[in-house]
Amino acid sequence: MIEYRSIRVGLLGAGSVGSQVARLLLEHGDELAQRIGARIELVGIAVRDVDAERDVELPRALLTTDADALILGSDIVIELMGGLEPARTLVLQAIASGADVVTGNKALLATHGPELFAAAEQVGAQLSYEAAVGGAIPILRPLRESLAGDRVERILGIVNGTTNFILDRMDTTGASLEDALATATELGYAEADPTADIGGYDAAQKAAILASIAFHTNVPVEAVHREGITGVSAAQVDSARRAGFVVKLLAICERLVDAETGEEGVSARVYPALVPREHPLASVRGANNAVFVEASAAGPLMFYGAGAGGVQTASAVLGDLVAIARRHVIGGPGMAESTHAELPMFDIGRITTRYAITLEVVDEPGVLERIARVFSEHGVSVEQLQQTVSSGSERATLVIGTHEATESALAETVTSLAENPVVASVASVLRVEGTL
Ligand SMILES: NC(=O)C1=CN([C@@H]2O[C@H](COP(=O)(O)OP(=O)(O)OC[C@H]3O[C@@H](n4cnc5c(N)ncnc54)[C@H](O)[C@@H]3O)[C@@H](O)[C@H]2O)C=CC1
Ligand SMILES: N[C@@H](CC=O)C(=O)O
Ligand code: NA
Repeated sequence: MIEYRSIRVGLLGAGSVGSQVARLLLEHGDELAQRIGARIELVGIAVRDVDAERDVELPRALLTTDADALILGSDIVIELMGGLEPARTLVLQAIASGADVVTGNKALLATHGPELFAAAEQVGAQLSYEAAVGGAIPILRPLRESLAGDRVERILGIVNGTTNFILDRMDTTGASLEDALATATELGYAEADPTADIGGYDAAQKAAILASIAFHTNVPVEAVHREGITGVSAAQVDSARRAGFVVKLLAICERLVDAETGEEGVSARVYPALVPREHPLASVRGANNAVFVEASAAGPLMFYGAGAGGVQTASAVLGDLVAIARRHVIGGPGMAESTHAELPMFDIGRITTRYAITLEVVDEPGVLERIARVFSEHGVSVEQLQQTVSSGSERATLVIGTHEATESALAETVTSLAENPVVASVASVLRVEGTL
């Protein structure tokens, strides 16, 4: 029997993910020791209440409410409490005390990333966060390491499990957003405050992290255009299905070149969009995530798997932990973040995409021509137009699909349509992504 040295690990938080990390560490300690060449010793788990009931039974002797003392006695700290504070202070405390850190906290990284990375770099500590994007899916390490010699052009993906679960339920069972969210929360997919999921904040934080790594640029979360799914109605999901589309919350990160100035920049955005049923993203069901990466030499790559869930996400946390522990065995500093490119952020108005617009209009001669004129006045070209008139109604429904247009031209078109006397209402405006 080999006598391994011990690496002391302190865990902050024992919720959906933290409790599974603790369980796996305790159950698979011997095997991990052989893989690492050192024993992971879980020295404590910081919780709010040591007597609270938990789904996973954890040794009472490991539970503590003294996170500060736990950090001081740890070589590696795993932060799985979530939220900005006290997570930020505790992570900085861990780095200052000489520990490496693993976290799954995308809110923390997208908000305070530069401060935390600078603190880690200063002392040669490692700050790893594979769990923060795509849950169990290995996506950050492939971007940072496997594609380090390539040039990433575009990332298109579903990066929030909760909203994908909700939209899938709305599409397949006709469930309401509220009911589907309640189930997602029960299953441990949603954030402590699920507004982060349905409002698109969580996906925007992940987009900021993905774009920062992919484009070697610090992308602040405030620079990510964000729209959530709270405005997505059952009627939109239903008419998308009938037209051969599915509504998905997408995160898109792109390297762009301004056609006029030649300036290179980055766009990062999150919004619900129509995706054709035959596109691979349309078949991403439940809380799964999928991320397409287009790199100039590698071409298109796809990463798919469980985007949320306690035990699944624990896998990514343990992967980071093992990698750091191995470095403890061989020695050397942590790997710093690469932000050398510092590309400027492009505003959403400069982006081009396609749109599907649903209008309620008065049913009288000449209406189609007047509507078509509004589009052409703003330089937006109509690809298809479908009209439905219910018998006995004085209104008609128009569904208009556009060719590629800039966001700013489309926004002006929608404003003009809403002001046009023949338009009773602009019922829906959705972008169309993933058309082949
Ligand atoms: N649940 C999931 O599927 C995924 C979660 N994440 C991230 O992992 C982190 C943890 O997520 P979950 O486990 O789902 O959250 P959770 O809400 O289930 O667990 C957080 C735990 O930390 C505890 N906690 C909060 N503040 C504390 C404090 N000051 N002292 C001690 N304990 C404290 C809470 O009582 C709770 O038990 C979050 O940053 C989340 O965004 C990342 C990927 C997937
Ligand atoms: N709430 C998040 C959890 C994983 O990051 C999600 O639903 O994706
Ligand atoms: Na991941």
